[in-house]
Parts: sequence; C-alpha cells; structure tokens
Amino acid sequence: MLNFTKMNGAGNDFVVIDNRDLSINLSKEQIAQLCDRHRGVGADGLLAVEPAENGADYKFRYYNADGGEAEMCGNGARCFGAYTARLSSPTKEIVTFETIAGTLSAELIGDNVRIAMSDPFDLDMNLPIALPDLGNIHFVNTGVPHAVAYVKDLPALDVVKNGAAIRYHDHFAPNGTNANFACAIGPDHIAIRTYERGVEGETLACGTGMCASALFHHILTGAASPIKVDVAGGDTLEIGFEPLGDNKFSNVTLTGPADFVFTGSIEV
Ligand SMILES: N[C@@H](CCC[C@H](N)C(=O)O)C(=O)O
Repeated sequence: MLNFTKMNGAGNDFVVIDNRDLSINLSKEQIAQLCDRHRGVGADGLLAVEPAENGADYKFRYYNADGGEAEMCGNGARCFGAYTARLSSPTKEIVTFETIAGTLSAELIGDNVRIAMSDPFDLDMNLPIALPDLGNIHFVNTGVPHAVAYVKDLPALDVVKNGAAIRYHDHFAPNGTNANFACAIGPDHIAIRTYERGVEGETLACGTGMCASALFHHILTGAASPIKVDVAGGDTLEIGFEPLGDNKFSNVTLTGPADFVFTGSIEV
C-alpha cells in the first residue's frame, strides 16, 4: 500500500509521497499508473520527498505524468515547500531543497508559497522555427526547457496542436521542450497557456513556464518586476526577477498557491 497526499498548485496537480526513508521504489510504469486520471489517483506529476545529500532540508524528485523524471517543476516546488514545511514541528516558514536544477528555497507567505528559483540559462530569441499560427518563438531554461510564443488570440489557440508541434520540433531534439503561449493583458500583466512535456497536453498552470514567459515579457516590452501571470486554471501568480543586462537574470521568484486536496492510500 502506498500512502500519498494529493496537492495542486494553481491547478497543476500532484501525487506527493514521503520517501525520506527511501523505502519506496516506483517504476516509471507505476508512476504513470498513479498519475493516470482513469486508472489511478490522477495527476500531472508525482513529487517525492527524499533525504538531502548537500546540506539542504530535503531532496526534491519530480516525475511527469508519463513517469519520466524532470529536473524541476515550479508549481510542484510550491507544493513540495508547503508539504515539507509541515514535516517539522513547529511548521517551518522556509524550507530548502535540492533539485536537479539546483538548490531552491520555499517561503510560506500567508496562503501563498514563494520559490527562489535557479538562474535561467540558454536564453535564445527569435528561433529559426516557422509554424503557421505563430509568430516568433523564444527559448529559455528556467529549471526545465521552455519555448515561448506570443499570440494574439490566446483563448482561441489550439494549444495541443501548436504545443506538440513545438515540443517535438527538431530544434529541441532530443530532450524536447515545454511550450507556452502568451499574450499581454496589461503593462505588467500577461496571460499564458502551456503544453507540458511529459503530460503531452495542456495543464492548468506551469510555474517554470510562467517564469519563462514573464522574462520574455520584460525583454520585449520593458515591463518591470514583478509581473503578474494569469493561467488557464483561473489563478494569477506573480513572478519577480532582477535583470542583469544582456538578457541575463537573477533572483527569479515564483509566488502562488499550494493547496492540500486529500490524503489516501493505493495499491501499486
Ligand atoms: N509543471 C511544471 C513543469 C514540470 C516539468 C515539465 N513537464 C518538463 O518535463 O519539463 C511547472 O510548474 O514548472
């Protein structure tokens, strides 16, 4: 029997397991089955809490719904922060955790959690990719790879068709990329929709995708930090950053909700 907690961050939902004693060994197939919305718990991904190896409080492991491990997940990091904060008594207000994308921290601020993200890298603009419904496509790695395209009519966009065309484009082979579609709705406010690698569909929110899209909004319009981001699930989150010039950034933060939904146990 596997005990788990179901959580979501702005509608991006996760199965969370406590594996601090490293007694749980799930195969890729078992993780995919747990995340299956018809045959399992149902989630966009699975988070596992493991013991840290580098002096942080915990180690963060993240698996997409297809069972493949990813370096980071922004919404997952907020849920991981809220979950691990409760593992100590009294509840911690700041938790640090190592991820494949570096050591991050989560700070509990009222009902929200703020993640201090790793510095973005590999930023590249106006990629040599032409797709019928889209304008210029940009790329940055904000913990995981993200392509961002600005579009005129976000609600009408076929995110699955266009997202898959970018995700599987030769330019991003062999690892592929997540794909975000953004439009400005105010000077420091954008709306985005995201196609997630490993879910192979649109999710209600993607934290690392919000960070990527906000950084390009700053580069393209000069909008100052923080930038508000509306996501498909209806929430508005906030991205902070410090521009260093030459399209480099530090102190990127992601602030938004992290909600506990239910706990349960399931046979695997
Ligand atoms: N949901 C995420 C990103 C999860 C990883 C992604 N699907 C990938 O494979 O790169 C987020 O909130 O950042």
